[in-house]
Amino acid sequence: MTLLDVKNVSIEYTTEAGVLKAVDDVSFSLEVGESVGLVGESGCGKTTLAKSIMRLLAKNGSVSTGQMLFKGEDLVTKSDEEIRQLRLNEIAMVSQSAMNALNPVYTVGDQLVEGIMTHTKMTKKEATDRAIEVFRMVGLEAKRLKSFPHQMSGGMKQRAIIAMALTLNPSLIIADEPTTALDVVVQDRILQQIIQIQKEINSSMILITHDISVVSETCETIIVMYGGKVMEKAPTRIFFKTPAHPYSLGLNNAFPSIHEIGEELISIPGAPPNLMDEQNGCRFQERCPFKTETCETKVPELEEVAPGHFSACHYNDQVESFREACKKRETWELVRDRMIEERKRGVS
Ligand SMILES: Nc1ncnc2c1ncn2[C@@H]1O[C@H](COP(=O)(O)OP(=O)(O)OP(=O)(O)O)[C@@H](O)[C@H]1O
Repeated sequence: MTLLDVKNVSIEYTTEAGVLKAVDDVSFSLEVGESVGLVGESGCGKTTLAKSIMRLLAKNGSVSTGQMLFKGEDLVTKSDEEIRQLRLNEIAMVSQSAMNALNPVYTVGDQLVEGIMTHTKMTKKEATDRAIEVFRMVGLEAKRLKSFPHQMSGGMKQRAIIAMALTLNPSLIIADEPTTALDVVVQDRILQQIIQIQKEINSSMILITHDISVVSETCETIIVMYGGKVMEKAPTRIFFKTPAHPYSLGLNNAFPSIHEIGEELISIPGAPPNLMDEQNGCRFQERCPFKTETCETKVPELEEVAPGHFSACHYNDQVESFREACKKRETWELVRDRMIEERKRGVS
């Protein structure tokens, strides 16, 4: 059963310098209980997309086209009050910035119990029992409920935030880089806990990260975004065996855990496009080793390259040779040389 159906959504920010199209015609759906990893470099629109689902975009941002059907109803046209209710009962967001939401003058337990009582008809005793239960779920001892935020480590605070987000068994968890500021061991443990809880309460999850190796261990589906567009979408297991889009092939080189130990990392030269500029053709063309004239003028559509596996490249039929070429450092060095050449030509 489909929980969330995002259809042709575009999101814009109005700035003094003009309109920035942060998300451009993005579609994907999420089944009940499914977890999707949204990946891509910084600035590709992941957070914007996630915040728009919760209607938490900055004041200058808005959904310009498209629908976001949650349980069949369009979030884009719902009233503020309806969205507030959904945020309380159905959709939970866990993000790094949420850590700052803990009030320093109350114990974490008081904040958690208060939150549960506000959103349910539970008595104080029932709410306290539930708080103890969710604390256990995230690996915190009950006595930690008596701590003030400053008495907890970063990892503990993050667990407390996750506990708060999960108390009401949300149908959808949006986790935006939930563990980035924590050390790697703690990150891994907390992520595993989020996944375990998500499975226990059969929530769906959107996990946002710039690190694709995190998705390999946690999500059933992966969506790769670049410059505000979806470049590739696939079942995670298939993606990591046979990635298709040249951008994904580049990302794969840049993340260590899916590589043989000892293999050197190769990064993609250059940076994502400035979304203030008018975008023509493929967004990835500037950094793509296989760019042709077609890529400069024609926007590639997402094409199904295998069952359930989509890639937005004009040359999906050449993916096998692309895969081989992308493993080689020279391939990317040539891109760097080409970019330098193009820049020189642009200046002269
Ligand atoms: N309030 C805003 N006003 C103008 N532009 C914005 C605003 N918020 C984000 N942007 C721009 O929108 C684009 C997408 O940003 P977004 O934060 O969604 O990307 P992201 O992939 O989540 O990156 P990160 O991982 O760094 O959060 C970027 O070009 C960013 O500079």
